[in-house]
Parts: sequence; structure tokens; C-alpha cells
Amino acid sequence: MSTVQGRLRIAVQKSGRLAERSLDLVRDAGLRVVKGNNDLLYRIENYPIDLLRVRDDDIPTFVADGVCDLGIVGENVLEEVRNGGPNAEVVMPLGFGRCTLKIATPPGLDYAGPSSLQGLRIATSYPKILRRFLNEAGVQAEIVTMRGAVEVAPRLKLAAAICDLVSTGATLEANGLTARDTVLDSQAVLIKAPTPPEAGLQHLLDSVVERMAGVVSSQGAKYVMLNAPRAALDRITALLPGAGSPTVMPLSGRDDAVAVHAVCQEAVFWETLEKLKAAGASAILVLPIEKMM
Ligand SMILES: Nc1ncnc2c1ncn2[C@@H]1O[C@H](COP(=O)(O)OP(=O)(O)OP(=O)(O)O)[C@@H](O)[C@H]1O
Ligand SMILES: O=P(O)(O)OC[C@H]1O[C@H](OP(=O)(O)OP(=O)(O)O)[C@H](O)[C@@H]1O
Ligand SMILES: [Mg+2]
Repeated sequence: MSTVQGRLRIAVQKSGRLAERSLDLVRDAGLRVVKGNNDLLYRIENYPIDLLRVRDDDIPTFVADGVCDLGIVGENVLEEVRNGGPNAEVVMPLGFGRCTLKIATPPGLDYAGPSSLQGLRIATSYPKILRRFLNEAGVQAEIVTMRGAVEVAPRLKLAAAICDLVSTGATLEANGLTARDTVLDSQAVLIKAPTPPEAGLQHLLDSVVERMAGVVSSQGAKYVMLNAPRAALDRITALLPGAGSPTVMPLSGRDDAVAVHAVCQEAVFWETLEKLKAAGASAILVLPIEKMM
């Protein structure tokens, strides 16, 4: 592959579960993506940055080798590809692509913990992670590696149990399998190369990381404004989820009440609004936050 000098490279999944959310994050960080005629490479028009669109399995290696400076990949893939050499570093979790790698079993198998897997064949796309889990549990078992459709392995008598990703559980249910022990909890993470980018690009890299951190931390965060009776101020501010120290301002012409403005880092549910109201709050507004730094 010919690499372009003087440009940062970010590796993202080309298509699949993480592709769209990865592009959203890049866009929300203020990078304007231009889809060129090259399917492998998208350009960022307002900064010297390229997006390399690849299979997710290749992302950790590209970043570990410094072919890409940043990457977005699931922790499950990062963990599976990890080897003894220099590895990509996790910068931060991104809050999407959440799933769990689980042991799952068909109806005929009595399961009382990992020891029930002793001597059996287990199908998975994550042989290294599974081997480590089994070793830690002191269990010897045969691992059959499948690239996909792991959930059909028990029905085809290819394996007695499986170890696969679960999100809603619909795939397991459709195949008559029961989720058992958790092997790994996973979400998408931002990773960076163990080596610095080429000269002159460090500042840009730091700025992209900082912006992405801002996007991630503002997700779910809300700006809450309300009026509170002075007497109930402590109770009301204590109800605001993850608010730190709110701003309290006088209300013109009223000595008995104040205006409270707060950034809530956690989701603000209807139940919270009901409790605020019951505590005496009025004129409650919950606003989305677009950017945070
Ligand atoms: N059901 C799910 N819900 C949420 N996230 C998931 C789910 N399944 C997988 N993921 C996450 O999304 C990542 C990508 O999943 P996908 O199914 O697109 O991978 P893939 O088929 O290996 O894609 P590729 O063609 O890039 O190799 C997984 O590695 C995992 O981190
Ligand atoms: O618990 P659920 O919500 O059903 O999700 C779990 C399924 O999702 C993933 O596959 P995906 O749908 O991405 O298809 P793939 O196996 O072809 O990659 C994973 O491999 C499971 O099969
Ligand atoms: Mg893959």
C-alpha cells in the first residue's frame, strides 16, 4: 500500500456492526469525510487525515505497526489479536458496540460452571480468549475455530458448546442455546499506535483524541435548567444525576426561589423529573448538549 506522507491515518471498520458509529464519531469530532472513488480510503477534507476502511480483524495490527495512528475496534478483537510484540494502546472506551463474549450451551448439556466443559469440543471465533479463560479455570477442552455462524455448531454436532458474542440474546434464543459464563465484556475502543506519528502530526493527533473524548463524554449528557424554592435547593441539586456543582442564580423579583443550571453527566429519566417536581422544582427544561470540552 502506498502511504501518503504528512497525513494522519485512522483505521475504521469498512462495513459491519461498528462501521456507521465509527464514521459518526469521526464526523462529530469535526472531521469532514469525503468518499472518494477509492473504497479503501476516505479523505478528510478539512485536515490532513485519511480514513483507512478495513476488516475489523486487521485494525489492531495496522495500529500496532504504526501503519495507522489511530483505530476504532471492539475490545474482543483487540484482545484476540494481542501478541507478544508491540501492541496498540487503548486510548478510551467509546460507549458503543457493547456485547459480551459468553459460553452458551444446548439443552442436553448440564452446566454448573466452566468445569462442565472439561473434555468437550467448543466452537468459537475467539480461540485465544477462550483458551485463556479455560486455562484460568483449569479446564482442558478442544477448541474448534469458526469464522462465523458459531451458533449452529451444536446443532451440526460440530461442538458440544459455543463461545460467542451476545448482545440482545436473540441469536442464542433462535438457536435454542442458553447463555452461561461471561468470558469478556466488550465495547468499541479508540486505540493508538505505540510509536508517535510522523513529525508535525502529533498536535493534530492530540486534538483528534481530545475532540473524540469530548464527543463521547457529551453523549447522554444533558443540560438541565429549573427553578427551585430556596428551602428545597439542597434536596433538588442532590437529585440531579452526575451534576457536580450546579450554577445557582437569583430569579428577578423573587427572594424565595432560585434558578439552577447543571450539566448532568448521566441520563435524565422521567422518574428523575417526577422526583424533582415532587421536591418543589418548576419550569424544568432538559436540553441536549452538542459539544463538551
Ligand atoms: N450483536 C452485537 N451487538 C453489538 N456489538 C456487536 C455485536 N456483535 C458484534 N459486535 C461488535 O462489533 C464488532 C464487529 O462486528 P461484525 O459482526 O461487523 O464483525 P465482522 O463480521 O468480523 O466484520 P469484518 O468484516 O470487519 O471482519 C465485533 O467485533 C464486536 O466488537
Ligand atoms: O445477541 P444478539 O443481539 O443476537 O447478537 C449476537 C450476534 O451478533 C453478532 O453477529 P452479527 O449479527 O454481527 O452477524 P455475523 O455473525 O454474521 O457477524 C454475533 O456474532 C452474534 O451472532
Ligand atoms: Mg471481523
